[in-house]
Amino acid sequence: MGTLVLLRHGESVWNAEGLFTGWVDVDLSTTGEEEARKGGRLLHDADLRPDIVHTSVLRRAIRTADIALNAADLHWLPVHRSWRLNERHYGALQGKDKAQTRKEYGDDQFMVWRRSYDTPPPPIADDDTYSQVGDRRYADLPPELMPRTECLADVVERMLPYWYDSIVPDLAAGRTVLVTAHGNSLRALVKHLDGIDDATIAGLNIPTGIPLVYDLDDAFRPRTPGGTYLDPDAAAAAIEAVKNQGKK
Ligand SMILES: O=C(O)[C@@H](CO)OP(=O)(O)O
Repeated sequence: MGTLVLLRHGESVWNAEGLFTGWVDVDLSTTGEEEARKGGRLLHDADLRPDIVHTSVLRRAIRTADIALNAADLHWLPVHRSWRLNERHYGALQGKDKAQTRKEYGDDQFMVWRRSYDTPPPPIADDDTYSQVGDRRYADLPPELMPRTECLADVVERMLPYWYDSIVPDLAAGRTVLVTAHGNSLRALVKHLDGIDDATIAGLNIPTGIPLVYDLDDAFRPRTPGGTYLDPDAAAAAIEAVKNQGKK
């Protein structure tokens, strides 16, 4: 029931530099801003008109929604923000260079930290420059919910309540819903929607800035498994680039 559009934020400054980002609040690069504009134009050209937007509390997703909506002439839409749509908290890897980490710890450990379903990276220390402890935007979060690291299973667990309580009601009301979020929070959502198993999800990557459209049935399951990218060729190339991060 309803149409769901997923949009990963455009390239961030740290994506461009090859750094693990997680909950660090970095901005879009100029390439990322252009990707967001292109994402908005794709929505417009496909005649897809979201009625409502859900995004994270991180600047790269918030700005992507803003730029894309502006390009689609939908800058006036209501937007809801939640930490539950944030990127996966990358623990002590936040701020670290992906290629260097891969060299230092080897391919296997690198891939376990990046893509295994249930092994989180080591936790970040509260006094680390890239810790979010003390960040005002999380002041209302019960302390036991504040992550110091997360694996994808943790993201599924903290994202799903938002899916059921905030996004599904919009879909049930017949709205077209745009979710502008992050590589791993969207992987968590796609895992749920498509019923992807814990091993297979390791091979799924989401490209930046290309809308992925899901038509949902009455049980809020995709009519077309995997959904449809509005620019499938660009998506395929960008998915390969995400996969190869850290290999420079
Ligand atoms: O660094 C991150 O936060 C994420 C997304 O950019 O990276 P990865 O694709 O390696 O999980």
